[in-house]
Amino acid sequence: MKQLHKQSSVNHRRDEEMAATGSTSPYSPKTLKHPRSLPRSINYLFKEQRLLFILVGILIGSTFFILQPTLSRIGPSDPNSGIARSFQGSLGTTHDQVSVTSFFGSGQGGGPGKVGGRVPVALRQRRLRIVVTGGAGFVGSHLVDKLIDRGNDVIVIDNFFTGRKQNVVHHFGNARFELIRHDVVEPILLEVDQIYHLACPASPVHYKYNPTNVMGTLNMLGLAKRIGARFLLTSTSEVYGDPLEHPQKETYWGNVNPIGERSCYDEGKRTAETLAMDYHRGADVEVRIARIFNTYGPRMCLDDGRVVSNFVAQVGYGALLIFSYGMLSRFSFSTLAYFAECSSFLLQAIRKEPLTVYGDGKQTRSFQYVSDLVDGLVALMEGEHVGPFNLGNPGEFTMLELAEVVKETIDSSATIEFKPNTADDPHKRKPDISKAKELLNWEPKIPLREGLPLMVNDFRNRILNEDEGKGLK
Ligand SMILES: O=c1ccn([C@@H]2O[C@H](COP(=O)(O)OP(=O)(O)O[C@H]3OC[C@@H](O)[C@H](O)[C@H]3O)[C@@H](O)[C@H]2O)c(=O)[nH]1
Repeated sequence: MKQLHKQSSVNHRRDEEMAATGSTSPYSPKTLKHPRSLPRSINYLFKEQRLLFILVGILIGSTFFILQPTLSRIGPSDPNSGIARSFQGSLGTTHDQVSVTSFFGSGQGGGPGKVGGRVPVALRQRRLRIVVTGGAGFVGSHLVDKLIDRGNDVIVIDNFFTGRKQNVVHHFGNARFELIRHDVVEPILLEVDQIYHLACPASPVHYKYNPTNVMGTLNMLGLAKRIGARFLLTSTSEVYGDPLEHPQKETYWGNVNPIGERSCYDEGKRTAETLAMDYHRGADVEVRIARIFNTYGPRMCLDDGRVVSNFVAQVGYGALLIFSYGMLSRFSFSTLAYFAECSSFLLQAIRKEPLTVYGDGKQTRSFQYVSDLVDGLVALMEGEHVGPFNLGNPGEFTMLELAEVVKETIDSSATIEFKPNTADDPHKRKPDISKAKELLNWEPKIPLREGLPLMVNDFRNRILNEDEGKGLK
């Protein structure tokens, strides 16, 4: 007011001077009452109301950016415009257009991944803080890759019983990535928005020695309840046991031996599902349940013990290692000796061990590639359905048929050796995925014959380049 008051007294004094000298301005347009005061009032507006102008400017800018994709639909739009990053997955095979289509709709009228508009940082979806238990493992590390690439902050918790640092080392130094060596059977306090709970050995060879399911799940559900995070449980097709219904729907209750050799895992995962639903119904925890069927791909442990990794190791190394030793022959003898004594496993493979088929080999399984599973887990977490959902590839193979595919893919001269089967081994397993198709808009894309070679390449690289390949943990 003081400034305003001062301004009007200046005007008043000037008018008196003009009246005294008889001078009048040559031109005084009718509409302007105080012509000299106009610049001053604009000046006052810009000076005194700076904040108002800034806010108006931001509003206009944001409106333009939001409407621009719509406007660009009318005129010719550059198909490559917008913020679309092609994501060369860690598998080296999947291209996943990371874009803002879901946020602003496609600038191209249909076709995912094509966006017409730029999104100002302030208007992008808020960056989520996500914890992945078991995030250094086979599936967990591929999930971490996807979550990091989508712009989230990711914390990995892993006790490295089966997880490997090599699976996540490429994220070290990224400010949006953290790694905690911790066993989820002990509680942990974190502030996050989502919890992907994968921590649990999934191979029969391992999970018989490490029943993580119940305590780990309880601790992570307790954390989810405490901080209001959304919780996803990676359950398993083993909850169906040796199924009497085939293919298995999520409504099937299963046929499980509660005291058998596999029961620590089968009943452990069933208990984990029960706990998740109890926290959901009793404490309003947002839960999601995935029932994962047989999965294979890069970063499986070389000694995982499951059928796909066993077959690839038994056949693949033979071909791979002869090739590799051919390469190594350029090294000094001591290096070769080092390789040779590093792991009897490698030598064993060079002898091209036969494919070990358990039982009569007529039991069936379905095999999904790891990137398909990861897409399904993210779709489930980000969707509005609790589940459970079967996530698997409905293509069904006997073990003998799988052996033939492995031989075709790697080395047709490989032989087969039959061995006794493990107790309570399910005779058949195949997911009905109609629920995931309908409610998650998800289905697997990579067939077995396309995924296997990618796994073989990964095994070769790890044998030649990493400690694991030298029999070191
Ligand atoms: O070297 C082998 C290994 C396994 N097999 C057979 O192959 C079939 C599959 O066995 P795997 O160990 O690969 O996997 P399983 O079907 O037992 O389930 C396991 O892996 C998939 C996960 O979802 C499950 O949670 C886990 O239990 C079984 O019938 C097994 O007896 C072989 O014939 N040869």
